[in-house]
Amino acid sequence: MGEYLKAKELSFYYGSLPAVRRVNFGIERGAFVGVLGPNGSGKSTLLSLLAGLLEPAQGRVYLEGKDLLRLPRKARAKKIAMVFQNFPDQLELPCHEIVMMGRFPHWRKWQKESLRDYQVVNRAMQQTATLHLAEQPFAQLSGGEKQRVMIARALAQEPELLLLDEPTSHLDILYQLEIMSILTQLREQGITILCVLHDPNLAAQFCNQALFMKEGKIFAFGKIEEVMKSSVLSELFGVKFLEEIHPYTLRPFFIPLSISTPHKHPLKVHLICGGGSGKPLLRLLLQKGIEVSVGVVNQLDADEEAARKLNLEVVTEKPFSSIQKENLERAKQIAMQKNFVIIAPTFWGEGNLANLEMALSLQEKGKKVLLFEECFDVKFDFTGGKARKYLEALCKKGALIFKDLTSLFDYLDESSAHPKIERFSPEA
Ligand SMILES: Nc1ncnc2c1ncn2[C@@H]1O[C@H](COP(=O)(O)OP(=O)(O)OP(=O)(O)O)[C@@H](O)[C@H]1O
Repeated sequence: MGEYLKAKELSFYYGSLPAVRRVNFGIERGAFVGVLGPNGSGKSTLLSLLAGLLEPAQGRVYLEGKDLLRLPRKARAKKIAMVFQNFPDQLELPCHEIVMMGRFPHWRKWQKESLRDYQVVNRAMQQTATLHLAEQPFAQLSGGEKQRVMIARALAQEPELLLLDEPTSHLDILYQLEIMSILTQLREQGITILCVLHDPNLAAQFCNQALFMKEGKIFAFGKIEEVMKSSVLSELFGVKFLEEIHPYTLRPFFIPLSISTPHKHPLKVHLICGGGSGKPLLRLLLQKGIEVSVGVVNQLDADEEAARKLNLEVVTEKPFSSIQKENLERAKQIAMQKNFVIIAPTFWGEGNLANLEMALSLQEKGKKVLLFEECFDVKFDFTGGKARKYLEALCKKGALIFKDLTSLFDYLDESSAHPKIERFSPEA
């Protein structure tokens, strides 16, 4: 556990509403932590507790091993600066005076601005690209400009610890990246940063740690490469994400798939596919909230890659290798837990033919097998007709054949409404 900033059993209530619940974590000096979580999960409250602006109901915050609330207010303000989500935005003061406010903790009573204060203010405004706004009244700035001036004010405080609550929320994409780069530079200068962000990609690209909050508790905390996973983000936000690797930062980035599954579909399917034949099916099945497992597919196959990125249960075989018995057995066990086995129109060779054998054996055990007319197209068969024989055997024993995806999904919809009724009969 880090020693610089520590939260120990930290709890806070608004009246009887628990906003932060028994939070424990610690960070090292110089960390850059992205704080993420759904709306109302307690991120802002946590930041205010870490700044010493709210007093915890239970627990304590320790800065360099010292109880934060025992530090005199001025000493605290010299060490910690906070950029708030909301600020009084109708101030008629010129921006340089707003930034100069950051110097207050460094002043003695009746002290006037020194040359050094002006130098620090100047530097902070340079760093945030706000120097040209120095004489302008704060109230007349755009939302993004105001936000940058407030960051300049925090920098003028020359803090060791910088706490920022959604500093990029009003900024266009260029300034979002600029602010994150500024924060990265500050981190390189030794400033410790905790920053509430709503964009997982900004956190993944710029922060070195992520702290995820859910319902007032820590949901996950750790290095970006350890906790920033599509599975964690999906569980946190209730949104499915596709995870990719950024081509040159080599950090993960996430694409929301806009597939939200608030109501889990009652049906589960096992998909036999390969070479990308499963992708259109996967998309539609997942959109409906149907649980899908995949296999056996070779590693590096397009369907294997898609299934892995979507965090599906997938049984794989080594690249370019025939399916081994143990993998087939594993796929069988997984498929037995599903309502249907679906066979996509896939190329068949000696290496993956065992999947059709598996489908037959699953059917013999009572599993319903669904396939497409297109599966019988000779162009898919590189086994000299063996694949077709398996497909015909499946049909003879009751597999259902569908013309297209629409008819398959009509059938699945009907089956989920009446899960016990199997009203379709196989076409020849
Ligand atoms: N001043 C307040 N009085 C009463 N309840 C509050 C107050 N501030 C926050 N809350 C409640 O406390 C909980 C946590 O709020 P908080 O603002 O810390 O969450 P957040 O994760 O920062 O949310 P957001 O992402 O929407 O900014 C929420 O349920 C919120 O409604």
